[in-house]
Amino acid sequence: MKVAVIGTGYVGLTTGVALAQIGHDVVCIDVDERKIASLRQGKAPFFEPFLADALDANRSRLYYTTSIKEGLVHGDVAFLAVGTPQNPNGSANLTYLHQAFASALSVLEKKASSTLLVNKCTAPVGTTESLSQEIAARGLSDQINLASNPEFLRQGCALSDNLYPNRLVLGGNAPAHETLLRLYAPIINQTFHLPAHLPRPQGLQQVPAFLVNTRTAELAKYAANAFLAMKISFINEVANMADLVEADVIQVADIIGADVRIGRAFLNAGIGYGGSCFPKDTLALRHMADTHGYHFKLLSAVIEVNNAQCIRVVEKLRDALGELRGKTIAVLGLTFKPGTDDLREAPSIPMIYHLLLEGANIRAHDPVAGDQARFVLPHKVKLCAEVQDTLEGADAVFIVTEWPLYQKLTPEVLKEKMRGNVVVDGRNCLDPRLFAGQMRYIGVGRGLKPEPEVPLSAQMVV
Ligand SMILES: NC(=O)C1=CN([C@@H]2O[C@H](COP(=O)(O)OP(=O)(O)OC[C@H]3O[C@@H](n4cnc5c(N)ncnc54)[C@H](O)[C@@H]3O)[C@@H](O)[C@H]2O)C=CC1
Ligand SMILES: O=C(O)[C@H]1O[C@H](OP(=O)(O)OP(=O)(O)OC[C@H]2O[C@@H](n3ccc(=O)[nH]c3=O)[C@H](O)[C@@H]2O)[C@H](O)[C@@H](O)[C@@H]1O
Repeated sequence: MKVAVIGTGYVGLTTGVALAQIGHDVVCIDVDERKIASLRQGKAPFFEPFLADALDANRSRLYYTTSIKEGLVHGDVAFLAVGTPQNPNGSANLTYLHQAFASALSVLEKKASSTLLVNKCTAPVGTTESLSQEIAARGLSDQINLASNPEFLRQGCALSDNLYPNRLVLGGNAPAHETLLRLYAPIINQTFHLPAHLPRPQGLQQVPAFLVNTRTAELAKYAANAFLAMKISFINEVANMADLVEADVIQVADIIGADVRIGRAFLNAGIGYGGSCFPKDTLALRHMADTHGYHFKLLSAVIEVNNAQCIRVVEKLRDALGELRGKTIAVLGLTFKPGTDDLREAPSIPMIYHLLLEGANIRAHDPVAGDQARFVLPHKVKLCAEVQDTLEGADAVFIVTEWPLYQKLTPEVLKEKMRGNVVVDGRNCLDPRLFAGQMRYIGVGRGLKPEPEVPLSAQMVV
């Protein structure tokens, strides 16, 4: 089929590439001329594993343009995949979506054949319906049908999540369902040519597709993110308890996660969730509930716990150092999680500002986002190109993002450059036993005294 995707961000571009991979012809449209220029040169405009290879492998089925007119002429199906950031009151900001929709309409109303317009953006319940009403009011219902097809991919494994999703959610009327089922058939039945580097997860034969109305599709997206955020805040509260009662949160997570009704995923305690979605989507869902007169208590607690978690870990650092004024802190990891260059809502940023306010000197490192970090961090933060350089003269090291290279750090490596001996592991990614008797290791919920014979994760005896 011929497909157009409006927006070449993390979602739009990886969706476009995945659709090309399964055999469709895809035009990617963006108002950002630099992104389109970069794509035309075969370069990915942001870091996402395997994206560069996939762009190259599918170049005969991928086209790029800044002209929505040129792009939409091409499509039987056109996706809207633009940002829906946060308004100051927590609600979703639909400005980009409305702009993209208005531009799309002005082109599609003149097009001879009909188009299925599909909203992939995370948007409040009722958004697709209200856009449909606009189409109807302009007498365009025969030409343009509108669907909601929320996206569940994770940054850092976006292509894999696109090709091997846990489920597809197809929101709309019967003709929309029929078109989307045809479009996604190779993914649903897993019949496409497997890309090199991205093996299919074992056992995956069919992907379930839920055919629902647009309101259910929209709510399901927010509910999924809120539930995952709830798991993180829950385990962070358990971690805070573990600190007080001298238990180990990783072992607790292993034990409760072994129950299939709970599951081990998203039970990694740390400094809290960040990124372009969980923070904004939890706030948007709470705002949506408020506007319907419903107080979503559990969600409010999830948000509150997350906001406090980072500060809690900083307090541990302060307790260990006495006071922060004049102390040098080596911050390792700036992105909101490993595997991405995205700094949006990364916990590292408020954390660094907090440390600066308390008078600390900051040296920071990130293996991918170092250059971009210059635009979001104050100049007095020393951005270092190498980990070793970051550690120079530091009183404490603070791991904020669990990039694999930090997980290899040993007391020997740290002590070679550091002045002090405090290690704050904000992601529980180091083995505390390695530091016993050598450095002061502070994890999140790792109250258990580190003893060599204590296994790192709870062990099953069968
Ligand atoms: N980033 C993620 O991991 C996920 C994001 N989502 C949702 O998907 C949507 C898109 O998110 P991202 O891809 O992260 O956004 P992004 O900010 O990375 O990309 C959006 C792109 O749309 C372009 N754009 C804006 N207005 C446009 C217009 N009128 N015409 C053409 N292009 C336009 C921008 O230049 C930008 O390149 C959001 O609603 C987000 O909540 C859903 C699942 C995962
Ligand atoms: O709507 C979205 O944008 C996406 O949001 C998340 O994906 P993403 O933001 O890419 O990243 P996650 O891997 O979910 O991590 C989010 C944050 O939670 C933190 N996290 C995750 C897991 C965990 O156990 N503990 C924890 O603190 C991560 O460090 C990170 O800061 C969801 O996982 C996707 O399904 C969803 O599509």
